[in-house]
Amino acid sequence: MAETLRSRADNDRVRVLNPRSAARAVDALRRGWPIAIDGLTVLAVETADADRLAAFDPPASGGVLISSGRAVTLKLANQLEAADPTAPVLIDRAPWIDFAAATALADPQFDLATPLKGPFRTLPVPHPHAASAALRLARIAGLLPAFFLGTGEPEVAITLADIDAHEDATRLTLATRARLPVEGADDAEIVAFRSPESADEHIALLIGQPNGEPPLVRLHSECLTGDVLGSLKCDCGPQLHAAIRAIRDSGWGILLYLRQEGRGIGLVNKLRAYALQDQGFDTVDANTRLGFAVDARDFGVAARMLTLLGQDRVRLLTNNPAKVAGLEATGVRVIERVPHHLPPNPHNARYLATKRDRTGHQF
Ligand SMILES: Nc1nc2c(ncn2[C@@H]2O[C@H](COP(=O)(O)OP(=O)(O)OP(=O)(O)O)[C@@H](O)[C@H]2O)c(=O)[nH]1
Ligand SMILES: [Zn+2]
Repeated sequence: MAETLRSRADNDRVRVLNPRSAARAVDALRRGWPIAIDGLTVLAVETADADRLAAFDPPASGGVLISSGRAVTLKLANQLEAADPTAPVLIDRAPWIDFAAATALADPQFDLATPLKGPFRTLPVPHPHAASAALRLARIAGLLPAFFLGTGEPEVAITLADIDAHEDATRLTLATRARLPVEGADDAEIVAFRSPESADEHIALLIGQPNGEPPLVRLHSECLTGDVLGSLKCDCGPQLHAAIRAIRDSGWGILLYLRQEGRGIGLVNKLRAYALQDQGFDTVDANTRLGFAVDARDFGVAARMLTLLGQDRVRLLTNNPAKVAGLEATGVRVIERVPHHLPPNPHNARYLATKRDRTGHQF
């Protein structure tokens, strides 16, 4: 008996400390199951339904957690408080806030179609660190950053440290490499990287032959719409192909294809941002109105890949000073920034102007 109890306790400890549990928590959130983060039990609004909510928070008094970027639109936080749009804001779950009302609260896409009723009342956030961690995990899971708080049995219990481990670039290793002739560089080699935490495999394309000079490097963040479908809304597709040619013409270099769709908010949330852009908001405001940072990417992963490839000094092909700073902060010297500007089209002209005017891109 004592033995059984001890092994159960051991199992629980393993479960809590196991870094894989951040991936299990992501899975649970996407399936609409409750999770606990540092003792705060939450259910994602996006994947809940009325029955799950009733089982999770029977007295309907647990509150709804959203991010301050969203709260500003709802006039529940001021611009100053939303300097960090991902900071947590807790809304009192008044009796009329049922599942449908909470969905409208969480998702700004429906603001025009279904104006919110209110009034809403904010409450002090009981565990701010756990609440921030929950919002961060929603971004990692590609879900809207909004949760019910409640008392239902959590499927997985994790800690902030588990989420840190999930995003820890030092856990990335080189998995395999092969020759890959591509349009514009028929002598290229592809190198794949993976971490134990995530199914997203980053890749590097090595172009040309090392010549003793620092490589010309491009950090390309995944953009399914631009890279694969030829979207004209952004400049990703043309930038991808022009980068391969520029690297080839420079003698040698590396293109990193980073699985950071939508500047790190995931495909579905990027498409939600596009829906807000259809309503007139620019790329910056669309992200913050959804409750995300303008740019949620961590370029530490790119630095780690370059380090694994033996490169600690690079020339960087970018218009974005944040990429230069991101690499420098994690130990890769950027000896030169090489502009990577392509002609606008009628569909992306405003997007490019917003990058120039609001996110510090240098054109
Ligand atoms: N959230 C969001 N992501 C977008 C939008 N448009 C493009 N993206 C994403 O932005 C990323 C592309 O950015 P990059 O090509 O790295 O460009 P950048 O940061 O502007 O920097 P440089 O091109 O290097 O100057 C991809 O992950 C796209 O999916 C948008 O309107 N909203
Ligand atoms: Zn794009």
